[in-house]
Amino acid sequence: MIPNVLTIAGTDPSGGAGIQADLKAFSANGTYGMAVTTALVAQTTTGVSSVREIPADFVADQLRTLFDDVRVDAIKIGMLSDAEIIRTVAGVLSEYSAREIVLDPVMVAKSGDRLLAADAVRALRDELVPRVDLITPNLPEAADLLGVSEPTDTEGMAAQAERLAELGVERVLLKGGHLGGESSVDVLRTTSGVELLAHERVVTKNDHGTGCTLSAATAALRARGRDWPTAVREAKDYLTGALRAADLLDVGQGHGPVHHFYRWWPGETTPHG
Ligand SMILES: Nc1ncnc2c1ncn2[C@@H]1O[C@H](COP(=O)(O)OP(=O)(O)O)[C@@H](O)[C@H]1O
Ligand SMILES: Cc1ncc(COP(=O)(O)O)c(N)n1
Repeated sequence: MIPNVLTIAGTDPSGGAGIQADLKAFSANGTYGMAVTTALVAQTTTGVSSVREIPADFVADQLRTLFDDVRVDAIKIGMLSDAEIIRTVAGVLSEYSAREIVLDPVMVAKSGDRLLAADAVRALRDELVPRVDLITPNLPEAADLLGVSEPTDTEGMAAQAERLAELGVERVLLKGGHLGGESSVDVLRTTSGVELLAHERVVTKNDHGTGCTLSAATAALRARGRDWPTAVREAKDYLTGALRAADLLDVGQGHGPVHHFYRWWPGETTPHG
């Protein structure tokens, strides 16, 4: 049976980030995608022009309606916009004992526009982080969650990943895309230790939605039965492929999206048999 995977996130009409990217990553990784919207974002490859939040009680209504009908095998959480939506999502997830959750603590878009109210970081840290299985902050988000400055090398990243785990979450993928350099190095902290995931840095201007893609692909692969570290490693491979294929696209004038294409994993039959 094909697993059902849910994203709880904001939108991107240009299809490169947020819910639209997550649904593509879910399909491309062999799962059935579903989405609960937290905010409508007027954005494209060049940036965000405005945001309309969905009222928190309606976010709750979307979630309860879905959970009452559909089995959800894994969840990816992205943009939550404000503290009230964070508390509401955390509350409904507890109500339904939801499990297998990846939290991408989205705070600021690549364009520099805020996607999470500055006063909501504490709610995210205290009420949602301890409720999930994996968090995937980038360097500025990790620094914000810890109230410290950004690390400048992989040793500093490993130390911050440990400190993030102390917030009450077993697994941390600290993404190093912002560090620059020839390879793109992420740090994965699990209960079995710290591992560096180094990949070639793909030279392309089409890097909109890389974080969304990585967390969504991880949730999909977890729903397909991978253990957490394998789900993360394979999702990172998937993202690198999607970045390599990004120059096939001609979408917008700014940071274009990555290209999602169906991924067949060696040694597996396709989900279609
Ligand atoms: N040009 C690139 N080539 C390869 N991997 C990249 C590139 N840019 C970003 N990544 C990877 O994409 C993921 C998300 O990147 P990052 O920029 O750190 O986070 P975010 O998109 O949340 O700001 C990370 O795994 C990072 O290593
Ligand atoms: C709705 C929404 N969610 C997340 C992002 C972050 O995108 P990126 O991965 O490019 O930083 C975004 N731009 N819009």
